[in-house]
Amino acid sequence: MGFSELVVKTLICRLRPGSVWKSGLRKDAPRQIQAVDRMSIGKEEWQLEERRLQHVLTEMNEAISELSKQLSTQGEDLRVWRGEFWEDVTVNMATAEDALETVASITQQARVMSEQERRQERDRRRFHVLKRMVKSPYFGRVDFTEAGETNTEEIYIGIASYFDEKTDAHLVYDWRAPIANMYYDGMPGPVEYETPMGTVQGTMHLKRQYLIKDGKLLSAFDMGAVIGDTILKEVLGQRSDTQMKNIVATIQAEQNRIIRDDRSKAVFVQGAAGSGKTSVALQRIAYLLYKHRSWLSHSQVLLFSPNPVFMSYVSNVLPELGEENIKQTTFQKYAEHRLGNAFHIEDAFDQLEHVLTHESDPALPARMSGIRYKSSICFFHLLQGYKQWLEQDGMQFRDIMLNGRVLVSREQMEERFYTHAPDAKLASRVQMMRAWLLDELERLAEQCIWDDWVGEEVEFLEKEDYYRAYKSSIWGDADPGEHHKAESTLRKKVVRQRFAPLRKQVKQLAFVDVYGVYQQLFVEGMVERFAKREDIPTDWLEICAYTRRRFQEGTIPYEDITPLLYLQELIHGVRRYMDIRYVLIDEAQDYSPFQLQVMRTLFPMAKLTVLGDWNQAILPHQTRQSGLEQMTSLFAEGEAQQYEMNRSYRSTSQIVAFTRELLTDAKPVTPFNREGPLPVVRKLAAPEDLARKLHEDIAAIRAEGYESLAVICKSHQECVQTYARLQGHVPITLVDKEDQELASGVVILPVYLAKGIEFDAVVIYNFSQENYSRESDRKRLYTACTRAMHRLFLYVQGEVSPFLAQVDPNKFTWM
Ligand SMILES: Nc1ncnc2c1ncn2[C@@H]1O[C@H](COP(=O)(O)OP(=O)(O)OP(=O)(O)O)[C@@H](O)[C@H]1O
Repeated sequence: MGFSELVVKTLICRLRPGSVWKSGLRKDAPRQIQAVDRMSIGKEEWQLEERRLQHVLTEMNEAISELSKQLSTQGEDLRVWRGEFWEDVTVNMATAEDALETVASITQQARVMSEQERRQERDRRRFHVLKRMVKSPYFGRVDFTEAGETNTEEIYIGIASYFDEKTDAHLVYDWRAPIANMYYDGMPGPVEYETPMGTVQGTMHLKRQYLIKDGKLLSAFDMGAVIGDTILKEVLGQRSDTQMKNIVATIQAEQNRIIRDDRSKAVFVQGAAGSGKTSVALQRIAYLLYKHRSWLSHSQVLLFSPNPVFMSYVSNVLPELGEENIKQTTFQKYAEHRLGNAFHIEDAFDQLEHVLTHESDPALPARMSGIRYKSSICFFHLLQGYKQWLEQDGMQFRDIMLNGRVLVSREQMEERFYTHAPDAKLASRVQMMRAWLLDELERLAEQCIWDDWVGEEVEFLEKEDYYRAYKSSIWGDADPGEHHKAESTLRKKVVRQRFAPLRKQVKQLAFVDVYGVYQQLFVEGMVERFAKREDIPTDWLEICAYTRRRFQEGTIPYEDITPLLYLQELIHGVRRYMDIRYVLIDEAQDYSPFQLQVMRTLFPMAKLTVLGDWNQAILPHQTRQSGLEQMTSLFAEGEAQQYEMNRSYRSTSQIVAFTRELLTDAKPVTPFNREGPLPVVRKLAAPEDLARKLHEDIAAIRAEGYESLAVICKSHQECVQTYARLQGHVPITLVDKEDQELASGVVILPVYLAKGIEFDAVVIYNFSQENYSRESDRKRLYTACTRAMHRLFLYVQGEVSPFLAQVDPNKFTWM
């Protein structure tokens, strides 16, 4: 029996019974990485690789046990240090000099301790990375001879580097090291890579991929002229997870270029559904944290995500790569934080839900037109013009009141605002007004000390206050003036207490009525002063009426959040987060050009990475002009680099072939070569069929080894109704926008919450003419269908959606 046969035999023994094999590859997608005979290297090479692997594992295991010992002694040392902290510092506050010395001694002691803690943290992280690495120390290798040299170096690449100090050898290189770039970007032959010292040229003799699991070498492939994708196929065939995984072992060249592009001020990526945009974003963060590790900390990188479920879905990738998680936020969170809670703030989901469920509302067209206008760059410029006008006229203030009496009236403020320093900029004038008001409050507080109401409130003070105020007159020389002084002290206390909230409000600039100033824009005849007539929507008066009504009802519509926030920044002075150096925006098609412009203002020191698929633009602010074009036009020539990714890694070829025909003018999407069954269109004869069919499909996917199935509806309202029908018949979880993480198993959710996530199987609920026939439904349907990795089912009650007529009948089956 030859070596290869032996391996096949040994490995096949470990496969599940009933597995079907065809020329070494399974026809259907394997659910988990299996031990398979895919060893394209010769017997001797295989043995050498196994021996080397054993050597690396031995070294790593030794390092792990060494680190483990170190960590436990460090922990013990730190406990002792903390316990003895005060013994090691001499506290002496006798004189100012002694106090200074004491402070210096405490600072020194604290510094030593925090250095210890940092070292322990570093070792702890290294320990966890090594624990992960022993399962799979590396995934790739290149053999490289530098030009002018004779020796060929074997460069093994893994999730982190491993340096053997005994032999002074780099046993594994970090995938982010400059030399590792060859692995992702080059092929055997002449190659080069960039380093901080310049370009290194040479020849690559070999490029090899490994599959190592639990410390065992399962397969090894050499790659020739064509990039081997067997291991990628293996990885993509696995079942989905509620947590996204890193892709460093199989990053593709087109993804690698984006991950490592650190020259451009802004990187824009238009990527087809499943092309790896989120993966690229996360691996890029890991790359940047490594490349700039001397100055960049995880707290200086910010990722804008679509919703909390998505945040939890991606939260494992960086820790898996040995990096600390970065800050994730949503635009909504930021807006709520800045706008306070005086109004109810609508979110993007409620806006979409409103649009989907009010289709026959006569007010909807005006709202839609308002949404588009308020999200546009025209409206951004309009607000800048408005700001200039406000420097001359139109600012609105709020009276400062005490006990129902006006202390400083809005008219007084307005008068002062427009007469004092009339040439100063708007925000500076607001700051001057703030200082003036604080002085005014000080003066008014002095004035009212002997007012009757103060005397009345003195009676409600605490006993201790009386005791403190009268202490000197009781125990002192009982000078009659002392009583007057004591009463004055008590009155001052009352006045201080009553004025404190007013001072706080002034400090927070609450005296400016930003909401009033914003609403003033929606008064007839106002915007014409700042906007070109042709830019103003023809139904502007209806938009004004709608906006004023919503504000009167106490709600800020989602489309007004960004302009309101921006106006507030213009009035208060733009808040700038100078510390943030990289901002990444995933699902960028959900953002308007206006929002992007605001983000640029907020993070002036940050390089931007904007990743989106404008074919999945399902929020109502989209206009006919491509959102990507509008966004890139905000940058000067040469500032922004654009990339496209048109290969889909998520879904089987059959699902990609089906979904791409749902779109009309999209760029062709190339599926990754992974086969599966055709999408199924199921006719439901009666509503009761739903639970039965779902049962059958769940059972079918489980029999194939898959687990997650999402029933995707158009709206939350539809989800709630369908969920009620399924409850008690099918074990299913309803996903809500407030959910913090994705439930496993079978879930039901609206399409806007399924964005960015994937499932083994997807059921499109109610693929009927009634539900999916308008142009605006097309992208919703596309987004929903492209969540499927292995199986796609479309259930229809009644007439099927006309979008199906566009699809080649060979690309799906009826059942
Ligand atoms: N190079 C790769 N190697 C292995 N898996 C990959 C690779 N690129 C992408 N994938 C996988 O493909 C799937 C889709 O990736 P991802 O979610 O990043 O795509 P996306 O472009 O953000 O998708 P969408 O826009 O549809 O949400 C994920 O399971 C991801 O792990």
